[in-house]
Amino acid sequence: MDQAIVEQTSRSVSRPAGMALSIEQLNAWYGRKQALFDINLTVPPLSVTALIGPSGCGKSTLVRCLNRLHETLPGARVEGRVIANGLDIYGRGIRPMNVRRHIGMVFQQPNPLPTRSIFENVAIGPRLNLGLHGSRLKELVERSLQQAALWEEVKDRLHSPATSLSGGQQQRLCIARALALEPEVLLMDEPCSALDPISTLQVEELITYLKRQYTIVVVTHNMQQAARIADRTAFFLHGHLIEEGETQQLFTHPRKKETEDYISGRFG
Ligand SMILES: Nc1ncnc2c1ncn2[C@@H]1O[C@H](COP(=O)(O)OP(=O)(O)OP(=O)(O)O)[C@@H](O)[C@H]1O
Repeated sequence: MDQAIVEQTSRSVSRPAGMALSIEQLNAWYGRKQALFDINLTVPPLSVTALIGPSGCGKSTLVRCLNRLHETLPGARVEGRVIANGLDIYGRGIRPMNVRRHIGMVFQQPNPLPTRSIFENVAIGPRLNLGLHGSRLKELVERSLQQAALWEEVKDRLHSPATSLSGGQQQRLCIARALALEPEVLLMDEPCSALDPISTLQVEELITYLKRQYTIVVVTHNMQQAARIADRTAFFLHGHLIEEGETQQLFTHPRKKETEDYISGRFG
């Protein structure tokens, strides 16, 4: 499996085909508490899929199941399958570290390494995981910062501490850090919730740009944001997937009453 995923990464040669995710009968627990129930969802390649729903409905849990982060919490457990390009990331012999390299994550709070420079924050992953050094590493850092729309703002101060950046810049730095591992899929858990409106707009534009090369799953509380950036949207309630579909369709003609109640602001 690892080999098959590795072969997918040679995107620098040609435009990537993109990685689809197929979530099949996924259940997740925190100890005895079940947080997700029989989730079945397909995430198409090179697209943005938004996960929406009221607080506690399981959005973050699901996104953390998609790169095997959920199981890192004590007592947390997953059953079911997540198929990435035909291979189950929970299959026998699959190394979670390798899954996380190919399915990257950006968190709600920008979390750059505070004692490291801007350059080091992006370089450290590929240096340790891909064994890159010297000019190849520098090229990858520059490319990742460019992809994250941050290069122009930081190219003259790459060796300043990451903490000298604004919150919005720090979040784009975290996106650059994730991209530097050359993932196929980018998971984003409320990536704009700690940002001001201008930084939010920049990150939203960035997401729209990045979907040309990456499959993106974004958790958001903000329905307007889902409507602006997502091709498809999935609505969750109490750990169940209630409805998913093309974003505009879901917002204008929801099939389920629960979805309609949520998007019309009747609860949540
Ligand atoms: N570490 C944990 N230990 C125990 N239960 C947890 C833990 N994290 C989340 N839960 C519970 O699992 C359920 C789903 O939580 P989750 O964080 O996935 O929801 P969410 O939709 O992302 O919520 P929010 O929008 O508030 O971030 C909730 O009932 C929550 O209380």
